[in-house]
Amino acid sequence: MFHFIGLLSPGLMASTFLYQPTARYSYGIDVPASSRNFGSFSLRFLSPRFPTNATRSVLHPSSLSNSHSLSSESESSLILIRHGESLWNEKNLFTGCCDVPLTKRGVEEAIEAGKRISYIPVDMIFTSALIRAQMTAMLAMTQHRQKKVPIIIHNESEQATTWTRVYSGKTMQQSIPVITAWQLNERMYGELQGLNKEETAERYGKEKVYEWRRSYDIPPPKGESLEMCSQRAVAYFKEFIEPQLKSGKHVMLAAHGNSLRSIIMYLEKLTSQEVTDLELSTGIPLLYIYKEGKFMSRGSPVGPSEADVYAYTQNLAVYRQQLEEMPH
Ligand SMILES: O=C(O)[C@@H](CO)OP(=O)(O)O
Repeated sequence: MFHFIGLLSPGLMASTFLYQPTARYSYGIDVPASSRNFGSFSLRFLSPRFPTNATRSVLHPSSLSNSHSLSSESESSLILIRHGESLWNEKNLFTGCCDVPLTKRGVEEAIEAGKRISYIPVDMIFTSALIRAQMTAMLAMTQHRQKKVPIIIHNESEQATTWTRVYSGKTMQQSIPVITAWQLNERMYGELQGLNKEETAERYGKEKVYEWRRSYDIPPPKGESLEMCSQRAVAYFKEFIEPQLKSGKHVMLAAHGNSLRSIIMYLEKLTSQEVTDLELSTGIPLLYIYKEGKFMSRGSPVGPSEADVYAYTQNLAVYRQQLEEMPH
């Protein structure tokens, strides 16, 4: 048995597993026991061997999302989605790290977002530890043409890992690992959490509240500034998400207004002044292509149809065509 560190593509593994009734299947993402504070994990496959191009050439439709079914030119896609409307967005309350679910409208936004990305490959999903981001990712994936099942990886303890192990290679092939991380959470809003935004502006003054909400380095009382949020979110992105993109995996990241603003600041090399003006709507997926160490923005929904939304690369167009040719 070999361990492949840093690889996560169950679709590629599965065909070699199918004839091994005793094999165990695991995404094997090792997280240190103190997972609340984990610094690193490795993506460990319990895989006898990594399939070759020849193995992959007979493509089952369900294996299409793995990046290796695309042309040899290496590029990977990164989809960023801010969660759909939450119950506290609706009530106009500062939410931060409070864990509230989506509204009905938020659910619809997530489904709509899913339609917009239904032809873009997804090999792995990262979300924050908060339910609104996780709901958004899961609901969006119900629309994906590839029809793989997103499965949350539980590595919070050895028992959690063991008890959530999958024993079928075929099932692994038809699933997408979902990795949750507190580092991708919304900025912690401190003593503003649960307060109404309008009432807070009336009480402390609009300018003060704007400063708390949109300045780069001024934290709200006992909360995180965007800079502080950025330190953990961007560090996580660099350490755990970027290596996946580098290795050719297509990633979807469902998170929050401010954790995503800080990641976009990094991707697009925005200044602290420029990020001040960056606003993200709920449920809007943004597409980036990672190629030769650079991130290129390929658009976000402005029109009603998915075709108006993104500037497809040649590889994405091929992938889309493959999905269209799949039997329904
Ligand atoms: O309340 C929050 O957690 C955030 C996002 O909804 O608010 P803001 O718009 O101030 O960043």
